[in-house]
Order: sequence, then structure tokens, then C-alpha cells
Amino acid sequence: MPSKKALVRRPSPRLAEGLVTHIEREKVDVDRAMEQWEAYVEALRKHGWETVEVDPADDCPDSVFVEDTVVMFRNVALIARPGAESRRPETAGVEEAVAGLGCSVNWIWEPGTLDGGDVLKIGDTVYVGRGGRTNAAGVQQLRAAFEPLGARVVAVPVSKVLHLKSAVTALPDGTVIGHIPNMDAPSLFDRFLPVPEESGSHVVLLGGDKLLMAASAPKTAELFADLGYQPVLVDIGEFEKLEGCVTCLSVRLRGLYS
Ligand SMILES: NC(=O)NCCC[C@H](N)C(=O)O
Repeated sequence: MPSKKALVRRPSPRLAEGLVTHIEREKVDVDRAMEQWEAYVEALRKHGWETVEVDPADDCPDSVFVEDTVVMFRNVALIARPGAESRRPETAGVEEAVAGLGCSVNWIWEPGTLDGGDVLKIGDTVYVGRGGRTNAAGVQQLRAAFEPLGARVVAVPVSKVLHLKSAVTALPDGTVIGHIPNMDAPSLFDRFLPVPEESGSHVVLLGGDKLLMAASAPKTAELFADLGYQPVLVDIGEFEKLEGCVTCLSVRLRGLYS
């Protein structure tokens, strides 16, 4: 049976020093962030996900955004090379965790840079954002790693937000959802549904009709409920101050068998 494991990583005590690129810096309450993180992890568990904690990286303020450090395709874990230098030490602990879970491991190498937040998988199609964190060499290396495994890799320009998945994610039926003002090229996606809120662009597929979403997107949650989905809302406000979203706080490992 395919596993329902999800990697998560406890926030660093230095979280408030995390990077901010496209928004104004706001003061982060680390205690509140910790409570929000616990509730996020609990929501995953409640919906059948076994959470695996990567060893904390307390010296790395952004380490809670574990999605950026690794991209999974089938049983292969492609270890990212984050575009922001301050985030590069985050990958060592993640590599150890995925190897321990039996993944095959591959790497993005210099001069490539790639953040996991730039990679959106829909079936065997792998969209990769070329933007502030992922460069052309990173895109090429991703293609070289995943195309032999059957992936169709589609590169997407990203200039208005931090990562591709800050702009778009996808519903269980593969419909891409996004907030149009944040997108460079909506026409690249075969089936696209605009959403009314920026944070409504981010869903984590919990299984079945359940969508994990940020509480800051109530109108989008209503839209999805009206389409027959079941939104599960979590407050991730402290992480949103650092350009984080629901997607970046975990990595679901669906290609492993256990
Ligand atoms: N995948 C994501 O959306 N990651 C969010 C990363 C936020 C972090 N402050 C950063 O700038 O790297």
C-alpha cells in the first residue's frame, strides 16, 4: 500500500529572522508560530498522515519550510539546492531523513539552484517555476533527474511571487488554481480556476475531497466547498508573514510503499 507519510520540521527559535522578499517585514511571534505549527501537524495526522519529523535545524531561520529542500517523484528524492544561500545548510538533515525512509536520493548541483516550492506535480506532469530561487541550470537538472522516470517537465516563468507554488497549486482533479495577479502565464495550464484570495491558491491534498488550506482564504474555501470539496482550515498567520503557505510546511511522500 502506498505510504501516507509526510515530512515536517519543527520551527527554529530563530524563525523571526526568516527571509522576506516580496512583502513588507512584520514581527513574527515565535511562540504563536509554534502553536500554529503543532496545529498544522495535528491536522495532517487527523487526516491519516504519519508525520516524520526531520531533525530540527535551529540555526536556519527558514528550516520549517521543509518543502523547499526536497522534491519527490515516485521513490526518488531530489535534494534541492536552495536559491538563498542562507537556506543551503537545511538540506543535510532532509537528505538523512529521506534516505532513512528508503528513498533513492539524487541532487541538484552547482551551478543549479532549485527550491522545492517551485515544483508542482500533477500526475506525471512536473511544472517547475523559473524565478528568483530556481535558475535555468536547476530546471535542466530537474528534467535530467525526472524525465527518465516518466515525468513531463514544464518550465513556467515566475516573477511576481517567491515560488511557483506561491502562485498556483492544484485540486485533486488536476485543475490548477491561482490568484491571477500573482501569475506570469496562466495560459500555460490546461485547466485553470482563478481564486479570489492570494492564499486561496494553496492547497495540500489530504486525500479524498479534503483540502488543507490557510484560514486567511475564507472566500476561496467557500468556493471549493461549493464545488464539493471539504476545506480543512488552519491558521498559519505567523508563517505567512515570512511568505510561507500551507504547502511549504510539509512534504508528502506518496511514492513509497510500506
Ligand atoms: N515553498 C514556500 O513557499 N516556501 C516559503 C519559504 C519562505 C522563506 N521565508 C523564504 O524566503 O525562503
